[in-house]
Amino acid sequence: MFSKQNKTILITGGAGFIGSNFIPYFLEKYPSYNIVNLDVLTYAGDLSNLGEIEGLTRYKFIKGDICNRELVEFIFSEYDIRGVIHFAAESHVDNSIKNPGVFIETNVNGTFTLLDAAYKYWMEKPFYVKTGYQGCRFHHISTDEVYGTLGQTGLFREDTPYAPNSPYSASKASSDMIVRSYHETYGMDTVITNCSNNYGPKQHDEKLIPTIIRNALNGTAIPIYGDGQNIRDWLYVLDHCNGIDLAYHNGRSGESYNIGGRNERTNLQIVDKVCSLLDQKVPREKRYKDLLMMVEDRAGHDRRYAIDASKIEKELGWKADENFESGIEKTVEWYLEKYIVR
Ligand SMILES: Cc1cn([C@H]2C[C@H](O)[C@@H](COP(=O)(O)OP(=O)(O)O[C@H]3O[C@H](CO)[C@@H](O)[C@H](O)[C@H]3O)O2)c(=O)[nH]c1=O
Repeated sequence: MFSKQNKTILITGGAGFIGSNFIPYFLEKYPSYNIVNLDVLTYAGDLSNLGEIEGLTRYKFIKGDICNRELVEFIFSEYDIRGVIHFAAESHVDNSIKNPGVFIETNVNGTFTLLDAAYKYWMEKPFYVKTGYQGCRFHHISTDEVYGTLGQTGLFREDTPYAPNSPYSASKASSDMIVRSYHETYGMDTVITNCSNNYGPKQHDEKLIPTIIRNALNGTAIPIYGDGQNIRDWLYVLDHCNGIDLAYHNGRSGESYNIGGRNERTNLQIVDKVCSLLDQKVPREKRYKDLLMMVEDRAGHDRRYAIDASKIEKELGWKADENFESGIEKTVEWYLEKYIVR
């Protein structure tokens, strides 16, 4: 059992890409926190990404669904949860086009279940009656995709109107709004962060960068949707973790903060960069880039994402530390280890 001296925080979706980078970072930085990781282990969850913290007395993994109200309520009372950082979500846009229902279930209903259980649990505590939430915060991890798409210019700011285009982004926009409503209606202590495209170790194979590396090493076609000129704003995952940490601890209640790398690349530039690193590290007769294959575009494909992160920079002192050259090199190294050595 956890030490009662410590504050216990519930992290959902901790076996996913961002969560499994965040938990080890957070446990190391805050020795006075216990962490419960609630994750249902869908195809995208991988406990081997948390091998480094397995067995730690301040860490407990629970396999379960955020939509399961009974389980969620049990976890709140059993562990006396005093904060939530909510990562759990269906996250892949292509899947949401084929099968939107599970996105609504997990991202909308799941977030509601968790939020409502947190609200009821904290509201009934004696400390709440006396002094309010006392640091019992609900932090929702969200995405810049809620803002829709940009043309060649402009940046997403926190006051950019929501205009989600895919079932995935619509489900995240909905869950952001539900979180917002619990702050406005019940005064709950909430914060939302909306991030741009993360890259780094532990990302699921389905995403663009792992797909490029895996297919290149297998000698199979690297599929690029449409004309390959779609732009994403790439953010190193540990810079994102640091932004979450700052927003969780110091962000103003009820606010949302955008976190982005100011690192815009077209998808074709990403293919170029990753393939040239592979040419150096694992040379073969032909250039890896020759495997590039332009394929049918994604339905409703957003053209450009780019974030104005000045709010979190000015208010909370955040900045992206990793530069893309070193970040992408570390990422490629990690996947070489995964795809070749393992
Ligand atoms: C998998 C794949 C992707 N693409 C394109 C589609 C996008 O323009 C770009 C990046 O695709 P993805 O890696 O799927 O990521 P994207 O759709 O931008 O969404 C990511 O970034 C979002 C933040 O912006 C997160 O909220 C999402 O959960 C995350 O999946 O590459 C290809 O051209 N070929 C591919 O095989």
